[in-house]
Amino acid sequence: MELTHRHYAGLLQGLVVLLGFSLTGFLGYALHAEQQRLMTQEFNQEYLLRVDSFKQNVLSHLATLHSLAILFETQTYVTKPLFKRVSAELIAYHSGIQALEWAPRVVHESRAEFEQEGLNHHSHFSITERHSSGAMQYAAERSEYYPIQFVEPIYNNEIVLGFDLLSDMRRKSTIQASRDLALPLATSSLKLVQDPKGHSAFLAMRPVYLDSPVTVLEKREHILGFVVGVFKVQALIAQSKLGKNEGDIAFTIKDVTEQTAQELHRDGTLEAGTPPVIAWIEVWGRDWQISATPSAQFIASRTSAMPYIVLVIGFLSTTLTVLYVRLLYRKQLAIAQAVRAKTYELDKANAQLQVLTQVDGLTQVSNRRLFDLQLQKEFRRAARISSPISLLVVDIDYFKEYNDRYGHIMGDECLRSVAQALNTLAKRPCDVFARIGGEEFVFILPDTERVDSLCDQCLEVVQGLKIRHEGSDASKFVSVSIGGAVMRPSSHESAEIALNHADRAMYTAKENGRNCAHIVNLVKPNSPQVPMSIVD
Ligand SMILES: Nc1nc2c(ncn2[C@@H]2O[C@H](COP(=O)(O)OP(=O)(O)OP(=O)(O)O)[C@@H](O)[C@H]2O)c(=O)[nH]1
Repeated sequence: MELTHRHYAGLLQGLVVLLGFSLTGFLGYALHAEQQRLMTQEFNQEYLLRVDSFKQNVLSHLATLHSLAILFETQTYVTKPLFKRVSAELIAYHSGIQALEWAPRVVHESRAEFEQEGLNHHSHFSITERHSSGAMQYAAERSEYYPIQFVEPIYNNEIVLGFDLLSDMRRKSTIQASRDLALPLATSSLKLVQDPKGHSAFLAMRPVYLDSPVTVLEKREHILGFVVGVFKVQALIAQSKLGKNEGDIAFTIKDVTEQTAQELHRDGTLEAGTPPVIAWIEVWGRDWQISATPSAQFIASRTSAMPYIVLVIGFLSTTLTVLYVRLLYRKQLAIAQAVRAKTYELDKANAQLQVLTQVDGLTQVSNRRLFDLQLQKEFRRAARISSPISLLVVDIDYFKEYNDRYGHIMGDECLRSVAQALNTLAKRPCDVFARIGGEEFVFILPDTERVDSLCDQCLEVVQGLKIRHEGSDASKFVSVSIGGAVMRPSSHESAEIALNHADRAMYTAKENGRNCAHIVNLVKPNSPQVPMSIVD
């Protein structure tokens, strides 16, 4: 029982731990996941918004080249002031433009004339190229040139005047592709002639043709020149929302058009463990890839301690609940033990009380109460199984005289001795010997039909005590008279009948001179009653 209880308590604690920890873990994880999801969602939205702003900014800057190209397509002769005016106006609205340029096609035969014309506007004008040392020099002879004729603003850009775009490999390949395809194209990242710091920059070229050539040959024949835009990636970023970065997003912009990606810009360091969000934009024939991750600052500002608080509270409350269950269990155990101890004491007291209620205080043999109970019980049992039962009533002879002569205390002593002596004769567990009156005792003998021997033993043990009794006419020692009734009761007969018969038989024994027994055998009602007597 106790084991089951302990198992039950252990099981309950295990369940509380399992449920508490699982629930806490699940809740903490769910909160964390939800927080992550919201953060990623917010980051993606914010990031894509900034990328879109950047893209719009780049495209609107590039679109200025179309506006400028229209000038060359519609005017037969564009003067330097006209170019300056239109360009300045475009730049005023697009401050991310580093420079707008016009690079006409100049065949070698016209080089001298072109340079002469240029000298009208700028001293030392010539078609130039860059030496491997970085210094500008007079351009080597080739069949055609695309030198920068006009540039706006001129400030800080004088050096590019006369610079032949065909002299540089990257510019050359873009120019030729743009010319042959009649497509505006951007170059890969390159170092600007006018920017010794070498910030990432690119040129965008818009071809301008005479008429509308169709074939590549026609395009090569009819090309007038290129409207060129010079852009610094950094400036384009700064003008868009991508440039309003306050350190919350780390991003890189790479030109991935060719096999080897070229980094154009880097802002912060991408978080190593976080997969970056990637967006692509197409910039006049070039593919730019923008990768971003939320910065540690962004993550920190959107991460609350709530999941951890929930975890701590959950684990704590689970532990407290388990401790409480343990406490309850121990209390219950202590109560159960106390109850058991009390029950044991109570049972013991009850047993003692039971003995007290069934034992005669003076003689310590069974009392009248027990006799009555046992008589009813054994009588019913005998009737049920048709078994014989015998009753012997034993009465001390002349006990009044004994009391009178020897006093009450001696009388009590005599009663005790006689009772103890007779009690030894009730040998079987089912036999009952009880004191039912002052000096009157009784034997209940279940399953007994022959009592002669027991009667003899009774007379003998009492006589054997040799308690002197001068006042007795029956014997010089204390003696007893015995009345017995033997019967096989039927269910309608009451136990009192047997007791009456035994009582009457006892009086017969008294009449017969005392110190003898008289038995009434009721088993054979017609058989004569056989009196018995023993006289000392
Ligand atoms: N000492 C003592 N005497 C008791 C006790 N109970 C009853 N008696 C006495 O027992 C005596 C019984 O006397 P009786 O009924 O006249 O019977 P008897 O004197 O034995 O005469 P017979 O039975 O005819 O031989 C009375 O004097 C009671 O006072 C007891 O507990 N202690």
